[in-house]
Amino acid sequence: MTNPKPISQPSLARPAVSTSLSVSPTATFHSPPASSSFMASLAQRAAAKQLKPFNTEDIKILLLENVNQTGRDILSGQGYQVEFHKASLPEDQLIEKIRDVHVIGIRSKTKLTAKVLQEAKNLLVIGCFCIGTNQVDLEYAAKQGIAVFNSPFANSRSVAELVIAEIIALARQLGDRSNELHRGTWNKVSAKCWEVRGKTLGIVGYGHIGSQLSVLADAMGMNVIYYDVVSLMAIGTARQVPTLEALLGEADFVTLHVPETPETKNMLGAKQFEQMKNGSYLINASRGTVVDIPALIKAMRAGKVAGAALDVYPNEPAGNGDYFTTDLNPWAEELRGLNNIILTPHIGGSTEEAQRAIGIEVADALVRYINQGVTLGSVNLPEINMRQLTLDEPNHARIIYIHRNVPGVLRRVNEILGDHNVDKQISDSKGDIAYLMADVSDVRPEDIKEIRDSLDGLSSRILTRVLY
Ligand SMILES: NC(=O)C1=CN([C@@H]2O[C@H](COP(=O)(O)OP(=O)(O)OC[C@H]3O[C@@H](n4cnc5c(N)ncnc54)[C@H](O)[C@@H]3O)[C@@H](O)[C@H]2O)C=CC1
Ligand SMILES: O=C(O)C(=O)COP(=O)(O)O
Repeated sequence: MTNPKPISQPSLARPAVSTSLSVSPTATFHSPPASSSFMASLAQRAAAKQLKPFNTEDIKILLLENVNQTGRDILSGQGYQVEFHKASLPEDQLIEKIRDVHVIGIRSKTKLTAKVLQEAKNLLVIGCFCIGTNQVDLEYAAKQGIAVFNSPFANSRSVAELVIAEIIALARQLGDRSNELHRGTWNKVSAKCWEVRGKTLGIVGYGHIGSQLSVLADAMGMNVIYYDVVSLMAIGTARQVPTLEALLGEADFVTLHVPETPETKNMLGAKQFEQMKNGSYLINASRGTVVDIPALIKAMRAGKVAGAALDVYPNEPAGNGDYFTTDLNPWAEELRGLNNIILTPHIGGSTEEAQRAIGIEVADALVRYINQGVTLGSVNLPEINMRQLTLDEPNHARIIYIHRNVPGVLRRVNEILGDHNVDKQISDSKGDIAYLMADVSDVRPEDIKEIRDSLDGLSSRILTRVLY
């Protein structure tokens, strides 16, 4: 068997601006066995599935916010060092921790702002184990060559089911009746309690969640209307309306399923509550910033809004057991004092099914990115996919070059790669950032070093990685 040749590459750390994630000191080229019996070939193929581009145990991962066991198992199974926390961390502790890691996994609570990310000198990739990515400064991350992945729909059915439960619970004032009886009071009433059959549900944002909700509400005999910034195919008997105002004037139940953006901030404020039907209901399981809560409190006190269900808040506590105080949200006490309001602690996507699926989906994306540089599904980098190299292909290297999208880069890169046998090369850009992946064969360790040093020397470089 050919002796594996060590490649001298000092560390995984990113220098001040960006880094070469490359092969660690003890990493080796993978060479095939000299004798190749059928059994050896099978073993080789099996091993090929686990081809590791570098010492995976050098990769440090920080997982916050109780990322599901499925995801933790996949990451630990790769040999990465995984540090797990149940809650999110205060900003100062987050900055301290993020300095050291190559990967961070979060959910909706942890804010990865430019201030935090500029301290993350070694960070290669962020996994959002949820749908929303509003908590991450995606543009800043891309400019630092940090890829971001999420799970675009795995918890959407769970949110839709929660909203269905809330529609009926609000229409029947279930929360209030249950609370009364918990306190010992029998209060059997039918006044202002309704069936949902024949009522109109107004869905704001007809994406993954909104459209599934549409199907479920349709099946319960509700009329479904929706408003979205883009024109979307109606499902079942649903109907798109042209403006938010038109939706608010017609819906008995209004439910919000838009992302957090500057346009959706306080999308439901005093003016919009005025436009709603008297005695209608509001449900918000999108983001806390979408509803102006003091305006909602006013509308509920005035009887304009007969009930509300809130799952999300502008400022959410860091972890379970933390108190939902007026320090966090000044109107917290007033909200708690209202009738027919369901308050849940951001549990829309919190089911066993959703969390298990998200754990697998995002952890798999992280492994693909760390080990192979594949950006399929990334929300902030161009999506590049190339087949995984195997042990049948010794002395190959995969070059990843993340760079500013400026004229002349490809020519310069190809001047560097031109002396070698480039088997395949793909490049794509997204805004100011471009991502190039090239598989090069018949390369010796000294070639790798030369290629990496030359790419690192280009002024367009954000990050160079050499895998395998
Ligand atoms: N409560 C919870 O636990 C959960 C909350 N969410 C939140 O729900 C949001 C929606 O999720 P998905 O349906 O999966 O997203 P999606 O991206 O599939 O759909 C969002 C829809 O909103 C529309 N939209 C965007 N801006 C709009 C605007 N200004 N006015 C009207 N429509 C607009 C888009 O065109 C799109 O059709 C997520 O961004 C996330 O913030 C998601 C999962 C769980
Ligand atoms: O998926 C999302 O965007 C959610 O809001 C769910 O967030 P969570 O994973 O429960 O922090």
